Formats: sequence, C-alpha cells, structure tokens
Amino acid sequence: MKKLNDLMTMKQNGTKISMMTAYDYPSAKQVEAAGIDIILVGDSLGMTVLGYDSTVYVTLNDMIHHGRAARRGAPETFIVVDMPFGSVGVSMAADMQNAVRLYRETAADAIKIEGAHFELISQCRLIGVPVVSHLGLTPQSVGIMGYSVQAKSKAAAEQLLQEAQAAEKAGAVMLVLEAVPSDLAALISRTVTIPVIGIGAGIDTDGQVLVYHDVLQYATEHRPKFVKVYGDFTTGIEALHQFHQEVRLGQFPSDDYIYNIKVLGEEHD
Ligand SMILES: Nc1nc(=O)c2c([nH]1)NC[C@@H]1CN(c3ccc(C(=O)N[C@@H](CCC(=O)O)C(=O)O)cc3)CN21
Ligand SMILES: CC(C)C(=O)C(=O)O
Ligand SMILES: [Mg+2]
Repeated sequence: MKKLNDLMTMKQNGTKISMMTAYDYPSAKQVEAAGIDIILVGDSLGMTVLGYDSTVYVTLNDMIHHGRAARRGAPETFIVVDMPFGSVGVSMAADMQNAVRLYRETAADAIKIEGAHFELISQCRLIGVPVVSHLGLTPQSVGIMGYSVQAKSKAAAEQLLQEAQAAEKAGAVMLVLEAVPSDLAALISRTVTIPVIGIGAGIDTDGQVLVYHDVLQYATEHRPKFVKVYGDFTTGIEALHQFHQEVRLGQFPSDDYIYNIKVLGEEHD
C-alpha cells in the first residue's frame, strides 16, 4: 500500500497521482486491481448511489457504512473518506468526535474536509488523524456557491492560494482542488509541498481524481465539463431488459442453469 511518504515522493519526482472514488466492495476491488493510487470514498455517493440531488443529505453513518465496504474491497490501497455535511463546523468537540469516529471505524488512511477549517485540521493532526483539505468548489456549500467554477477573480485567486497555504500550515497531508482555473491550480501545486489532486483544475496538479460512476457512464444525470468517460455501463440496461423478456417468455432458465436432480421419482427409499 502507498503511504503518505510515497505520495510525497511521487510529487517530488513529478510522478502523477491517480485517485478514483469507490463506495462499495466490488468497485473498490476493481479500483485496487486497476492499480489506482488512492481510493476516495466521496460523499458524492449521496448523488451517484443514493439518489439525492446534492451531497447535503449524506450522514456520518452513511460514510462509515460505505467506507467500511470500500476497505474490505481494497485492503491494500490508500483510502480517503469524506467528512459529510454537518459533521464539521458545529463545534470543535463535536467535529473532533466525528473525525475520530470516521477515521477509526472505517480504517481509512485519511479523512477529507471541505472548506477552510484550519483549526480542525490542526487538532486532527495533533492527535494523529491525517486530513486531506478540499478547497475551490466545495459541493457541500451548493446552497451558497452552486456548482460554478471558483476563484475566477484575481482577489479570489489570491485568497485561495492563501487558504491552500493555511491548509498546509495547519498540517493537511494532501489538498484536493475542485473546479478552479488551471493556471491558479498550477501555481498552488508549485507553492505547497503537499500533493495537490485536481478535479476540473487542469493538467498541472500533482494528480487527478474523478468519480467512478462518471468515468464508467453509470451516472446518467448532468455531466460536469471535467468528466472524461472511459467506459460504458449503459449496456447494463439492455441486459436487464433481456432478462425481463426471457422470464416473461418462459425462456429463462434454460437447461444450462437448472440443477439436474429429480427427487420425485417412481421409487422411494
Ligand atoms: N457524479 C458526480 N460527479 C462529481 O464530480 C460530483 C458529484 N457527482 N457530486 C458531488 C460533486 C458535485 N460536483 C459538480 C457538479 C456539477 C458541476 C458542474 O456542472 N459545473 C459546471 C461549471 C460551469 C461554470 O462555472 O463554468 C460545468 O459545466 O462543469 C461541477 C461539479 C462534483 N461532484
Ligand atoms: C469529487 C470528489 C473530489 C469528492 O469530494 C467526492 O467524490 O465526494
Ligand atoms: Mg466529496
């Protein structure tokens, strides 16, 4: 398994880091088998697999449930689990209890926190919980910022750079930058020493993350500009339709799928 040190070395050597979401046992197994460096148990699961229209409804228990499943599927991969909406920003005591619970109960390698919660990051660091900071577009704040590209003015860009530096100073072990101008993401990646993983942040970050269900065309809703589709799960619908037809027509199961045993014969013991 890659450790934090290995990821730091990858940044220093210019070896790009791959990260992909996985929220359950089979997808985590696939992502690990594909050799992807980091698994993110993202709160995007609220939208892709729970059917909510935002990540706001995802609970800490949801994240623990999925985080544990992903860990069982990928015992040898560095796993990051998202702190969901409402589990941070309430009080330092409550936030810390949630952070410890998520980290401990999922056996994750790090937790991820959206937004400028630098004191919380620092407190986590102090007790040994590795934190990934997530800045730029932070989907839990959809009610305030929507899903638009962030840091588009010079002032906002300067502020994001400062936040990235503050996250590093607070002890964040990695940074996720979402939907920000590519030149700014490049500057931030050069400025901080921790690995910067981009999504909609251009080519010059230290790594890239995408959502599994986007990559395999499992998510059928609106597709953000940064999504590249690499696979096609839509044929799954045709397969399900064929099963339905064969059952309806009495064609399934054919002999191949039937146990060749008879128990009701002429003779009985
Ligand atoms: N399936 C999925 N993929 C994701 O990447 C994702 C989720 N769900 N759920 C949680 C958040 C929400 N995310 C989103 C959702 C929409 C856009 C989006 O459509 N953005 C516009 C920006 C337009 C602009 O400001 O110019 C786009 O067209 O890309 C971006 C990120 C990223 N995360
Ligand atoms: C989009 C990524 C960075 C994320 O936070 C998620 O999948 O929840
Ligand atoms: Mg997330």
